[in-house]
Formats: sequence, C-alpha cells, structure tokens
Amino acid sequence: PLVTSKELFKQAYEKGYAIGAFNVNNMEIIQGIVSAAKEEKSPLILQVSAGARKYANPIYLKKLVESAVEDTDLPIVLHLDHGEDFEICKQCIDDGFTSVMIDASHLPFEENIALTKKVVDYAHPRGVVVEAELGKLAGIEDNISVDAKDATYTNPEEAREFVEKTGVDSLAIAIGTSHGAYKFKGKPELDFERLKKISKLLPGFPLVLHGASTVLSEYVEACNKFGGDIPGAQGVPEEMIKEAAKHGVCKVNIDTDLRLAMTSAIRKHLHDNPSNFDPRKYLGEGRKAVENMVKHKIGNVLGSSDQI
Ligand SMILES: O=C(COP(=O)(O)O)NO
Ligand SMILES: [Ca+2]
Ligand code: NA
Ligand SMILES: [Zn+2]
Repeated sequence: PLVTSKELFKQAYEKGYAIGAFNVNNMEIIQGIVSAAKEEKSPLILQVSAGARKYANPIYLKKLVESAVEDTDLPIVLHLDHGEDFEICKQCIDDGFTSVMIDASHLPFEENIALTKKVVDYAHPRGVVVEAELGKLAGIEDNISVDAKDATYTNPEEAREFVEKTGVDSLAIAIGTSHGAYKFKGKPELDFERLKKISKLLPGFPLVLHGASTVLSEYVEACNKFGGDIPGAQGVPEEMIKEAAKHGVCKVNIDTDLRLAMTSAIRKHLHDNPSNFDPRKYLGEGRKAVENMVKHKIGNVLGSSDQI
C-alpha cells in the first residue's frame, strides 16, 4: 500500500537501519527500484523532485507509482523531494503524496521555521508527513547553487529548536554531503561529531541524509569507457552511510547512483550493439542495472532487507 514514513522510520530508528529514498523519473527506473525492494523485502521511498514532475508529467508518475503498489503490494512512500514552496507541497498533498519535503534551508532560520510550520499545519490534518532541512549542502542544490564557503552545516541546538517549533516529522541535515557526482574535492569526510550531537539532542527523531550517493566507481569507469566523460567523480563511501544509520539517519537519498547505473548500462549496450535501435534493449539494460544497484544498496549498505 501507499504509506507514510512514520512507522517505517520508527522501526528503522529502533533497529539501526536506514530506508533508501530513490528519485524516480520514468517507468524503467521505477520498475528497477521496485523489483529490487520486492526481492529484498524492504520498505521503500520513491521520491519525485520538481524536475521529475516537469520531465514526466505528474499524472504519469503518480500512476506509475500506483502501479508499483498494485503490482507488488510493497509498503511504498510517495515523497516530494525538495519542495520549493508551500504551493507545490500543497499540490502534492492534494494529489495523494504521503510525504513532502519543504526545502527552506536557504532562508533565514525564523523564515525556515515559519514556512515549514505552514506546510506541517496543512499536511498533518491530511495524514501526510513532512521533511524539512536545516543547514545548507555544498554544491548545486536543485538550481540553488550554494557557494562552498556559504555551505553551513546544521547547528545541533538550532535543530532541536527547529523540530520543537515546527512539529516536523523528519529533518534533513548538512554534515558534509552535497548533491551530484563531485561531492568532495579531496578525501571524502562527514562531520560525525556533529551528527552525534544532533541525534543526542533529538533522541528517537528521524534524520535524513541528502547527497548520499556513493558514485560507485564501477559505473563511473563504465561510463568513461563507453564514451562518457566524468573524471574525478566521487561520493560518500558506503561505510559512512552505514555509520550514519547508527546515529539517527533513517532516510538516505539516492539519485546520482541510479543515474550512473542506468547511463553506464545504456552506454555499454549502445557501444556493444551498434546495429541495435530498439529502445527496449538499452532501456531494459538500464532497468536491470538500476535493479542490481538498488539490491546492493538495500542488502549491503542500508540494512533494510527482510523488514516487511
Ligand atoms: O539528495 C538527493 C540525491 O543525492 P545524490 O546526488 O547524492 O544522489 N536528492 O534529494
Ligand atoms: Ca536546501
Ligand atoms: Na527529500
Ligand atoms: Zn537532496
């Protein structure tokens, strides 16, 4: 069924695992992710960004997710990723989403609280949960490019005040991750001391890690081997994701690893089969690569297998 993340996060928090939140944009990506979660018997969050709604048309995405629920009977959360304002959150809530993110982390603290509370006050009476964000990721954040020097990590005391004043259900924090394939200049590192402080001040409260793709080297190498050009791409080592799940992180956002899995498989297929022009062949390979990557994430990193 379509569910909110409330119960899913409660169990994940207690058992020390995290739930993957995978960005979806088309049928094959959804099918790949959902097959993996079905096989792993894992709860699942499918998340839709504003860009995905523009690309695929919201009606198609909603129906595709409903098909996934009908086909697998998995507990699936339909989540709006990086909602930019009250209007799009309201639209998605009215549209049947079970969870929305209002991303007001670029606003001053008090304004972030006010806008987040406005969304919570609309969502909760309708049985929908809300994710907010405090602190700014480095790099590009859905076309709000945050200069590295302005990237301010989440302040633990502010986080507690923010949760108390907004009634929000989960909080995306900034501890060194960023979106995309180029997350770290040098050695990857996250501010685990900060994460521990935040989770200590918010016992039992679900935290969210954005920019959590590993940028798996096998896919980067395959992309570059078959005509791609993404040198120096790197992400969050999988050991760090596991560590974060032990300190209150219940939702791990993954988009770039999906893109790399799909793209590397399609590049390889087109390179190896120059005479083929049937999209089912390369989109099917892409779907398979997505399925394998998500199975790996669920089974070896997130720890959410056999939880349903
Ligand atoms: O945070 C993300 C995705 O992050 P990645 O680019 O690391 O997959 N979406 O909201
Ligand atoms: Ca933000
Ligand atoms: Na999100
Ligand atoms: Zn994000």
